[in-house]
Amino acid sequence: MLSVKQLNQYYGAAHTLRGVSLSLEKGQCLALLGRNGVGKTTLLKCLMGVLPVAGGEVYFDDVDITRMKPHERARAGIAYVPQGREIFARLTVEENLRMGMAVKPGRHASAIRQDVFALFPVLKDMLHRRGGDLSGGQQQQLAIARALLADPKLIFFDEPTEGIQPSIIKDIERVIRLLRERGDMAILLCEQYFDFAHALADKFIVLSRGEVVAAGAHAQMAGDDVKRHLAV
Ligand SMILES: Nc1ncnc2c1ncn2[C@@H]1O[C@H](COP(=O)(O)OP(=O)(O)OP(=O)(O)O)[C@@H](O)[C@H]1O
Repeated sequence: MLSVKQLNQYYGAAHTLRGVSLSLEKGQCLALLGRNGVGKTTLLKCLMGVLPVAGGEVYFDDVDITRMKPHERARAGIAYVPQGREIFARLTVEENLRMGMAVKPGRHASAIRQDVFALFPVLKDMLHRRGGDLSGGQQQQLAIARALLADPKLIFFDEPTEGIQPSIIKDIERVIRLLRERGDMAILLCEQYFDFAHALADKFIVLSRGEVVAAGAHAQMAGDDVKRHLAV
């Protein structure tokens, strides 16, 4: 479903991504691991088309999307839950959710699907609150719900546990597991919290200074060569 070949990216003279390759199939969850500043967010932004790449190729469902614009990728079925959530603070929860639906033409006028409220009941209770008045955990849930309303085939999560209280981390883990078990979506989960990623991932890659330094299946994930790249 997603195939990334030899991706390179620079911020000015800084070579931020160095020949990154990965692949991800429908129904799989790939954990993207690595310390602060190794290039995880940069990689997700390149895959979403928010940042241009200097070299390499990105294929989504066998289509070369390397130069496609972000909104075209969203329409093709790629959704992004950014680090820091980036919800609209002055819009209500309902308006934020409708932003997710706007990806598909004509969809904004229809009702918000109930399955989203089944995943995150708290959002139904808070429909008319402003996004900025929600707690960090609730905002994270809102950001995930907004992404799901675009009916993605591939979803990127950028550190969804960052700054979130443990009880809500459990809720988010439950939702990501459910999405994985549904089998109709591919998930790229960028995380520094190893246990969370380990609980969900079918396979992993580890980035260090913009390079893939380890990769493997779930069974190899708890090995020392992975932890070595994550320990502070
Ligand atoms: N807009 C930018 N301009 C220049 N350098 C940047 C920019 N954004 C990030 N960088 C640098 O690129 C490198 C990779 O950053 P990136 O945010 O992708 O890392 P990360 O692995 O996602 O880290 P974090 O966990 O802190 O989000 C870092 O050295 C960072 O300082």
